Amino acid sequence: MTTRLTVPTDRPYDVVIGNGVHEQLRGLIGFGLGVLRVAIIHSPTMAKQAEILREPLVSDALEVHLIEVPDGESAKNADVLAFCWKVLGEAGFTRSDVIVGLGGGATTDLAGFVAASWLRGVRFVNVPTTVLGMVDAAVGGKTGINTGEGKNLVGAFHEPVGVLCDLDVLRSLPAAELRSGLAEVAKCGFIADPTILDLIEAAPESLADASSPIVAELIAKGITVKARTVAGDLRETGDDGIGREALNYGHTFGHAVERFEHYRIRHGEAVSIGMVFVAEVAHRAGRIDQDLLDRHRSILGTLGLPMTYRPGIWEALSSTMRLDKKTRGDQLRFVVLDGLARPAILAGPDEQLILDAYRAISS
Ligand SMILES: NC(=O)c1ccc[n+]([C@@H]2O[C@H](COP(=O)([O-])OP(=O)(O)OC[C@H]3O[C@@H](n4cnc5c(N)ncnc54)[C@H](O)[C@@H]3O)[C@@H](O)[C@H]2O)c1
Ligand SMILES: O=C(O)C(=O)C[C@@H](O)[C@H](O)[C@H](O)COP(=O)(O)O
Ligand SMILES: [Zn+2]
Repeated sequence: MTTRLTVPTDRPYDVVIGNGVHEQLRGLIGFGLGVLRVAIIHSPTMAKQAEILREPLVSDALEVHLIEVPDGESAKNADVLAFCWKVLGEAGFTRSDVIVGLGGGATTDLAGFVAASWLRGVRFVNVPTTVLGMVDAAVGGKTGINTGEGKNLVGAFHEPVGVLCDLDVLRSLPAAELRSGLAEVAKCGFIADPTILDLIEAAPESLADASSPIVAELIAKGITVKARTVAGDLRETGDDGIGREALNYGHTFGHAVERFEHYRIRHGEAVSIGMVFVAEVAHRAGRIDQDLLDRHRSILGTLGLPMTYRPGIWEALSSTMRLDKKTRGDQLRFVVLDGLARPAILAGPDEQLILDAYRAISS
């Protein structure tokens, strides 16, 4: 079965989910728009898949460039970005040509930023190959790279013209990557759609198999939350309530953990720790009750995700968190819950309170 969800922005685009849907890439390339060249930016793990995508495009007389970039987070830096620009320049890539991002969230974040920055913006299609990429990174138009000072500090909002989530590719996904992706799905459950949490609790044993129907259902539910949330606040202005910042639940602390670990921890794992931290913050601030705090630990524990972090490094984490994009002036801002599916901003939290929350998750 193929599911098609539309991201209802000014320029609506579809997220297609199903088996074998990569065959729909031709339809998204935009032959009527004068495309001559396609660049497929992919991780080494996706080299074979890149060849599969390339074949029909070459048959359509398109010039296809395969740009292989380093695996995972090591692709999200200025050197790799400059390498991609060089390939595009040498290939004579114009504004009517198209970029395809093929891989996990790190690859699609980089590919999207290449597309956003080349000639000030060319069209791009995302073909995510991890659960995390499908439910989150490939949708919504946040693109970017890391710098030495922190995660995703340079980037642009630039939306894809389409997203193809081919569930077949998940067969090769390692178990730890599946769990990491499910952390972002659980996040969608806490901030917006509690039926996600009910599903996780009802069938924990099916969650170890990336090709199970329950995982496919969770992916579709996660994408639905993401699409709805970004459509209401595409540029994260927060003009109309919390908006898109809700999707940053668990990320302020999580990104600081990723940086401290030199990106040797998976994004979803760090976000899992970050969600428990911020649930502790919300509980201590009187915003959520003990049951909801406990539910964070039970859901994330069911998924096999980490929920504690190393003690004694609060200063380092705290100074990294100050560069979080939600910070205003010198005031930290956290996404917290005021109850299940009721995300809110906690601005300028009490220093002792957040330190206590850190101590509660440290071991
Ligand atoms: N732009 C956004 O809105 C957004 C949202 C969430 C996360 N992100 C970013 O996404 C990144 C995390 O994405 P991720 O979890 O996909 O990690 P990732 O891109 O690092 O991929 C994880 C690993 O899985 C491998 N892999 C990918 N697909 C595979 C497959 N089908 N079979 C076997 N191996 C496969 C990759 O080669 C890599 O080693 C982070 O950089 C995070 O900041 C961005
Ligand atoms: O799409 C969003 O908005 C998100 O915040 C989704 C997050 O899961 C994602 O990790 C995002 O890249 C974090 O955004 P950042 O602005 O804090 O870098
Ligand atoms: Zn995330």
